[in-house]
Amino acid sequence: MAADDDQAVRFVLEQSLSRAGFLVHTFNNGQDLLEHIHADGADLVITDIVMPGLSGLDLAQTLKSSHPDVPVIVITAQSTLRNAVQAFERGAFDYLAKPFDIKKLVDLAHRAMDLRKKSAKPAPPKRVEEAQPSYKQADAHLERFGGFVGSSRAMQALFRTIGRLSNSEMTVLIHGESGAGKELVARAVHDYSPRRKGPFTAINMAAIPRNLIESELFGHEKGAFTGAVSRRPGHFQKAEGGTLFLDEIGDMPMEAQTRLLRVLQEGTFTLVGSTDVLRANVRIIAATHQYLPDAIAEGRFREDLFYRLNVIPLHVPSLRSRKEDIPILCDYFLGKTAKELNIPVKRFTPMAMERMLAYDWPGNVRELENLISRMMVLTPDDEIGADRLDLSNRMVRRVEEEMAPAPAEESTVHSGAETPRASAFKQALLEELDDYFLALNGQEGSNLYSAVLKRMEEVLIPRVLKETRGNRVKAALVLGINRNTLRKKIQDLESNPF
Ligand SMILES: Nc1ncnc2c1ncn2[C@@H]1O[C@H](COP(=O)(O)OP(=O)(O)OP(=O)(O)O)[C@@H](O)[C@H]1O
Repeated sequence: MAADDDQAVRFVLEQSLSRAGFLVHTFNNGQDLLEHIHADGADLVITDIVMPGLSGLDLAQTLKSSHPDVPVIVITAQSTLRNAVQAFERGAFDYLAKPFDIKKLVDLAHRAMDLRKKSAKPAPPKRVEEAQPSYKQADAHLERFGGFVGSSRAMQALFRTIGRLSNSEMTVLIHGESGAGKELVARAVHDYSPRRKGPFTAINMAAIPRNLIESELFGHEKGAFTGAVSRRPGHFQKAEGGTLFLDEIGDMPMEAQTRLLRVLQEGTFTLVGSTDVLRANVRIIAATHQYLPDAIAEGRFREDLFYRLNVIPLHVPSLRSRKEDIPILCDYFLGKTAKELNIPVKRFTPMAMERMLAYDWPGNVRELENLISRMMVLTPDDEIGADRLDLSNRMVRRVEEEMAPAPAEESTVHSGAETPRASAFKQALLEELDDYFLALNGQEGSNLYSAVLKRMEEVLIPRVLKETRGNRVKAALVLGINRNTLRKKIQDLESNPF
């Protein structure tokens, strides 16, 4: 069953899901769907969020109580972190931002049905009146995160993953450049976790003298070292019952790494200078801008610790790889700064916006936020013009180079050595891999390598065949593979799509 107040969406859902073998009933509101499901039951529900009357989130919440065995897929054009988290908190099987890839939705529908078949005998349906929404408190709490903005595909993928994590306490490793929003992500993961009422404590390894890191983290006993005049608790004690955010984990000294590994393996630690074993009830979220496998190869980072931390890897994309987020971030920071300074909101001229879109933002969102604060204070007019942007010389040069007639997108060299398209591709692949590992839920998988290669071939081979107008001999030459190998691959793809 599917509910959406947009007739075009209902039509697409009906067509594509029927073609995939589903018997589809569509409704233009949630209430009608609910009445039908009580009368006739359903195997799967797909719902929009914003509809007249009952919202899709309320529908998901009600179904969670009355039909816990029916998977619900939430789709929405208003994809915010808040909506993503609420969908998962209210029991959604999955969440997709519109516009979505219809193939992805059909795959999800199949996956939901498979899981439903595999899952244990469902609990008997409760009467709908018993369904008690228990999310009032969460609602109030969620307001705090209105300030995490992003409409790019990459950020939508991140919101979805944070939403999926909202019921878990797994260790998370966040990777991303400085200023990209790693700490914001860590806070969001904590604030939407079962530990949300506990403390969130952050410590940056790069900001503390190396010889003090162990005692800062684990505390110290009186007399443990010169200057330790009394017993002092560390961040592990301060974060008890909550989350400890370890920023710049790649800079953690080896001895501290060994102690941290012990916490992750055994849940225990000792104060520096003491042998008393203490229990730690702390969730770890770590972050780094470094590529840790390099640090491992150089002997600066423990490989076993890396695997313990990297249970859920999250990547925060650089701002230059998601420039479509710049206008929405500008609006957000202009409004925020105006409120803080108690002055009227200003806006950027189209030319200024163009310049900002051409710039590489090596300092990422933090650099944009600082620029906007400066502009709001220093610009006397309502509009901030391109000439006012106090960009560094290096930055201006880059802007001018970028504003020269642009070469084809693929050959544009970005300072991060990665084109936005390559980065988006990587992000999409990483997202799929995250989904894969989340679905495994700690169990061992198999054949991942060949599955990923097949996924790539599924895109690559038809594209090359299109280019060669179906000529397989030419396609084999372009691909640089044997003609028979290509024939076999085409047969495999046709008989067994991914
Ligand atoms: N998507 C976003 N929406 C709104 N504000 C953001 C977003 N991303 C980052 N910011 C803001 O940008 C600033 C930098 O973000 P944050 O401190 O999380 O980055 P970071 O990756 O942890 O940086 P570092 O590695 O230098 O510690 C913060 O003020 C944060 O609130």
